Amino acid sequence: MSVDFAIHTEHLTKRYPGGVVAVDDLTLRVPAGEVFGFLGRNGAGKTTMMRMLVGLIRPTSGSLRVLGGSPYTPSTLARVGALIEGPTFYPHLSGLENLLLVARYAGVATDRVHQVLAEVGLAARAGSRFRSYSLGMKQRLGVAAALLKDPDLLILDEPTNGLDPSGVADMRELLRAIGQGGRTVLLSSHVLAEVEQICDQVAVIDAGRLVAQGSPAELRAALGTGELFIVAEPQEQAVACLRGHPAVEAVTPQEGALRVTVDPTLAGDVNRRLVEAGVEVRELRPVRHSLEEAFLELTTPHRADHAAHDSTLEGVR
Ligand SMILES: Nc1ncnc2c1ncn2[C@@H]1O[C@H](COP(=O)(O)OP(=O)(O)OP(=O)(O)O)[C@@H](O)[C@H]1O
Repeated sequence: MSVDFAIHTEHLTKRYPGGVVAVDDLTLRVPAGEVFGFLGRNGAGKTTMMRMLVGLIRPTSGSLRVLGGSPYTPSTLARVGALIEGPTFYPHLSGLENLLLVARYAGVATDRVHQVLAEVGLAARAGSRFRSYSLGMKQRLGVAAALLKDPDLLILDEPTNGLDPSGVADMRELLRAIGQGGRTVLLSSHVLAEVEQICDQVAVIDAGRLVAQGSPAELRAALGTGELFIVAEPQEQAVACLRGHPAVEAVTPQEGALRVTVDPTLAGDVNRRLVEAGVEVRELRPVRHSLEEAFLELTTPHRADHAAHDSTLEGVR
């Protein structure tokens, strides 16, 4: 079955028996074939969302479609691979033996076990005991298990969590390779730099709610600070010209440059006026938040302070 969205939820809500609303009215569309990042702080609701997507728990309300079907039917689940809350393997068995057990349970042929071990870069260490593996190797074995069924959708909860920088780099390469072709990969993380490098699109969630969705570049662009960074000579003349611009709210000299509070879409107009005033403009660009700063602002506990940023993001939802 061909579907435009590998995952499509409408007003999905999960309230745990204790009263915690872990996922709150979440409408999310994950395009088929993309590597999609699910970003949020600890407790944001990522794991709860993923557990619903693989049919482990049921929502309190709302609807969800996974690969065009229900995640509670075996035919859908057969096409979904998942690694949620860490892999569980027998420590005294080798990676190969562990995977053979999983494959037998899942009705997957032995050939495929060797294929996925090669795919995740563990072929050479397949005979070593699981307990001798580094954390990165353990995680990659978990990914291998999730790949056994050659799933159309792969769901990975924090696949880089706890890894050292080289483990993170290896996992990033692996995730990129896995995401090639038609397969959809949904991965969660609270580390922005990784999501930014791997994912086509990112959804930011906070307290169970979707606060932004878009490509990493769109999220960054939408979070422009409303400032321009300008290097111009002579500076006093530039300051006088800028202060005379009706849309400029403030001009702050800073280490040989100027930070100018103005709608960044007016950059062209600001540049023209400076040049017309006889000022030499050496550099003029919008000041951007890094995605890290953007993420922290979006998910700060003091939501009310950030209503302005929420509305800025309307365009990329
Ligand atoms: N079984 C449960 N019963 C009650 N509350 C739960 C249960 N599981 C999770 N929660 C609560 O739901 C909220 C969301 O948790 P969840 O694990 O989905 O978030 P997360 O974004 O995956 O965070 P983490 O990265 O820490 O796993 C938290 O407040 C958590 O305490």
